[in-house]
Amino acid sequence: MSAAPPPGPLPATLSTWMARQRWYTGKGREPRLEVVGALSLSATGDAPASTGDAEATSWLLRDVGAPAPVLYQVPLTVRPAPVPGLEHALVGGAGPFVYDGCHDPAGAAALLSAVVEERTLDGTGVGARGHRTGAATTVTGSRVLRGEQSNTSIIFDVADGATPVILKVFRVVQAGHNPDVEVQEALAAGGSTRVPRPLGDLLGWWPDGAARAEGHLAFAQEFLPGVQDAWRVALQALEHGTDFADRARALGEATAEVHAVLARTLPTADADAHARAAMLTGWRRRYAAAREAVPALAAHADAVEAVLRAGAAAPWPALQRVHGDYHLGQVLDVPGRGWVLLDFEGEPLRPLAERTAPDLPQRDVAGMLRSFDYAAGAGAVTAAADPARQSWAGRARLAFLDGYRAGGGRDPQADAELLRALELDKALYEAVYEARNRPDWLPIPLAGVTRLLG
Ligand SMILES: Nc1ncnc2c1ncn2[C@@H]1O[C@H](COP(=O)(O)OP(=O)(O)O)[C@@H](O)[C@H]1O
Ligand SMILES: O=P(O)(O)O[C@H]1O[C@H](CO)[C@@H](O[C@H]2O[C@H](CO)[C@@H](O)[C@H](O)[C@H]2O)[C@H](O)[C@H]1O
Repeated sequence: MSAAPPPGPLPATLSTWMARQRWYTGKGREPRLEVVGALSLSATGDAPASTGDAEATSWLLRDVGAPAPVLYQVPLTVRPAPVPGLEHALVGGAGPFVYDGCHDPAGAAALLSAVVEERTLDGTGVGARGHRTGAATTVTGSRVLRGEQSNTSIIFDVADGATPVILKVFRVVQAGHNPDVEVQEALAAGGSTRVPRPLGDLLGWWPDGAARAEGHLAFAQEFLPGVQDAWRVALQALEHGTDFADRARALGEATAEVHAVLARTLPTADADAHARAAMLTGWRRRYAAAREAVPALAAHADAVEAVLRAGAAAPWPALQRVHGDYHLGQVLDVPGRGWVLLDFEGEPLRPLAERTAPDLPQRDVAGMLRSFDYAAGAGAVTAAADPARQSWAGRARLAFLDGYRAGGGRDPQADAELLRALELDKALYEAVYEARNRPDWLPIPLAGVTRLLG
């Protein structure tokens, strides 16, 4: 790995540090960074946030060394003295000291205040504006969510009785409104309690050639404390031999309910010949990408093509907005409230324009079906072949489909060929995702591909 030093006042260690971050997409090489702009969070705009002796800035940095340049948001704080307890978040510097602004409580509070105090942030050629959609809250502390995440979420402690807050800081910034913000806000406005209450967002703008691009930088919402996502719950259920069918059925019902609200509140489109042809082209492109990442997949070319063509020729419903990357890690079974859906950002490896277009609701159904398979295959290398785990997944899959129909969704039995094509498409996407991020997990989607072609 080699890299030019980062520009301007940024610490020399920034590129090396970025290359180690979970959200950095250029795995295996250091970024070559170009400053697009810097948003001061400490003392700009209308209402300066109090960050004490920390100077907080959210940097927009473009990795021009990537095959297609990627724009990242990197909030940093600069401190005159080292902060005990923040050693893990030190980006560089030996005085002043530069920290990851999401981990530094001063940086985190400044980011949230930009949203809830509806601040306007000015930078050179760049800017951002906060927009509050829920009640304001006084925060008393913060911590970064642990675990696998494509972005960085900060959980804020609040005074007793107030709504806890989670702020998702989007790391890869793209032009266009982020579907996580847009879809959750539409669902909440449509009266759905199947999503956490949105509290506000930060919309940024930056130069894009001669034009000005605009996109979301952060999203604040109600935090649901003390609930594990269904991926972790499912793994525990598998370990203890506990059935998941009842919960899967309720999840199917909740999914159908959310699809109905989305069809009612956001634009839909006809599934005409043009839409079908575009979808088939997209599926074939994903297979080509999967073959490149995992050459062994080339052996299945004819069988893959047959499944995709059958899916494209099958009966289709109208297209509508969907979740887009639906899996067990995106849903919470909240006591007294039932299933709540998170993260409507869509698949991080897909361009934003594709993720915001009306799509097949069966894509979500297929995503969750794959996730039950994933849970059965996770853990030991031999897990995928374990008949008890396979039958656990089989029961959960059937119950989920049953619940989807009972909840008013289209009968999955009538959509068998479409679902098979979408499951295959998802498994091929997962093969690319795992090859890039978690090569040890690759056997799980590959077993899925084999099953779906079998
Ligand atoms: N509002 C929330 N309440 C409780 N937990 C949440 C909330 N939002 C996110 N989480 C937790 O954070 C995890 C990652 O959030 P997610 O939105 O999926 O981020 P990413 O898009 O970066 O993967 C979820 O799987 C869930 O466990
Ligand atoms: O949650 P993200 O939006 O970051 O989604 C990406 O990462 C997921 C992994 O964290 C990945 O999901 C795959 O692994 C999950 C278990 O970790 C499993 O529940 C999913 O079924 C499986 O697809 C997701 O595909 C990717 O887009």
